[in-house]
This record gives sequence, C-alpha cells and structure tokens, in this order.
Amino acid sequence: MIQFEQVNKIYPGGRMALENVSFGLAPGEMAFLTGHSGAGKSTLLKLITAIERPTTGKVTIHGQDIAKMKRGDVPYLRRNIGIIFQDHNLLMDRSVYDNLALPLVIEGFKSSEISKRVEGALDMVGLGDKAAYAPIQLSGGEQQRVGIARAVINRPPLLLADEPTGNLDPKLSMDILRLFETLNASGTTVLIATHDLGLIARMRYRTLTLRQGRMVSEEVAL
Ligand SMILES: Nc1ncnc2c1ncn2[C@@H]1O[C@H](COP(=O)(O)OP(=O)(O)OP(=O)(O)O)[C@@H](O)[C@H]1O
Repeated sequence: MIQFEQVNKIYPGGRMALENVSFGLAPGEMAFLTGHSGAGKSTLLKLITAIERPTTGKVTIHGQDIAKMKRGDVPYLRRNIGIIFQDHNLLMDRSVYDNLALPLVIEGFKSSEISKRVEGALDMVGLGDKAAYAPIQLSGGEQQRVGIARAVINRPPLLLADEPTGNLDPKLSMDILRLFETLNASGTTVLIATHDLGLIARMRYRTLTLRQGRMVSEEVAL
C-alpha cells in the first residue's frame, strides 16, 4: 500500500527533513508514526499524498511512483486517501451534513446515495442526531469525529491522520482510536502520526519512530 525506499527529502533552503527513510505499510495494516516536533512526520505524510515529492529515493503508493506521477493524476491518488487533520478544517458556516456531503457532490453522486452515505458515516462516529448542527455548535471531540466521518465517506482504502487527538482529553482520544480500529477491522489501512506516547503505549500496534528525519525504530508496542 505504502512503500518508501531510501527516501531523502531536502526542502528548498537545504533543510533535510527526511534522511534515508525506508519502510512499508501493507494493505490492512494499522500503525503509528511518532517522533519529536520537527522529526519529519508531516513531511512523510505529505510525500504519501504527493503534496511534496522525494528529493531522492522512491515513494510508491497503491503501486504508483509519486515522482513519476503527472499533475493530473494526483487527484485520483488523493481520492483513495482519507486525510484527518488536527484542526479538522471543517466549513464552519455549513451544517455537519453539508460538510460530509460536499466531497460526494464533487464526485457527482446521486443525492439519494449521498444521504445514505452521510447518515451511515454519522452513525459510525456516533453523531447520527447532529446532521443539522453547525460544527461550531459541537464540542471539540465531536468536531474531530465529523472530520473522521468526512475523511472516510468516500470509503478510501488508506486513512492518514496527522495528530488526530492533539486537542482532546485522554478519554476522547481513546474513543477516536477505537474508531480507527473499527475502520481498520473493516479493511482500511491506517497510519496515525502522533506525539501522544501514552496513547501509543496502550495500543498494540506497530510504531514507526522518526528522529531528526531518520527512521530509528520499528517496533510493535507490547
Ligand atoms: N515547506 C518547508 N520548507 C522548508 N523546511 C520545511 C518545510 N516543511 C517542513 N520543514 C522543515 O522540515 C523539518 C521537518 O518538518 P515536519 O513538519 O515534517 O516535522 P513534524 O515531525 O511533522 O513536526 P511537528 O510534530 O512539529 O508537526 C523541520 O525542520 C521543518 O522546519
């Protein structure tokens, strides 16, 4: 699903954000990506979504070499990746329903299919009764769950999360992780970038650790 082979990423200005990074994530896996601030986690996620390209080395996503991808192919790649951000980027002046429906409207789904999927996604995150609310009327944890529902509404095979529990208390963070486990159990490949070592310690998943741009360890938490 994801393959990095000896990847270096040097930003303009000379900053080496990733150095000789190699790892693979198989279809159906769930893993954490961790490391100090500035270790290169976001850069690694940006390479997976082709926001950035490797300086040297090879990044392959769904069998496609990112460096060889034409600009026009990038939207097709992204359609297969659900992305969850810490600040979830919801449209605050639209209802929860509209936030979820928008990606499907853009893809040209019929409105009956859209409402079916929106209802299904909201039920999955436990917000079936909040469709008509504006995100501003929801708590931080609920907003984060709307962000997750939006990311999976296209049923992408790959889900990336960048600090998805950053603003949440431990109980809500655990709820969000349980949600990722449910998605993973239904076949979605999941990669979660986080600083939250306490959370990682409580889960038995493979953990990829970056330190100053290098992949220093790959271990399964016990
Ligand atoms: N667009 C950019 N141009 C130049 N340097 C950058 C750019 N983006 C990131 N960097 C640098 O690359 C390094 C890795 O940054 P990155 O954002 O990947 O780290 P991170 O592990 O996600 O950090 P954090 O946890 O603080 O978000 C940092 O030194 C950062 O300053």
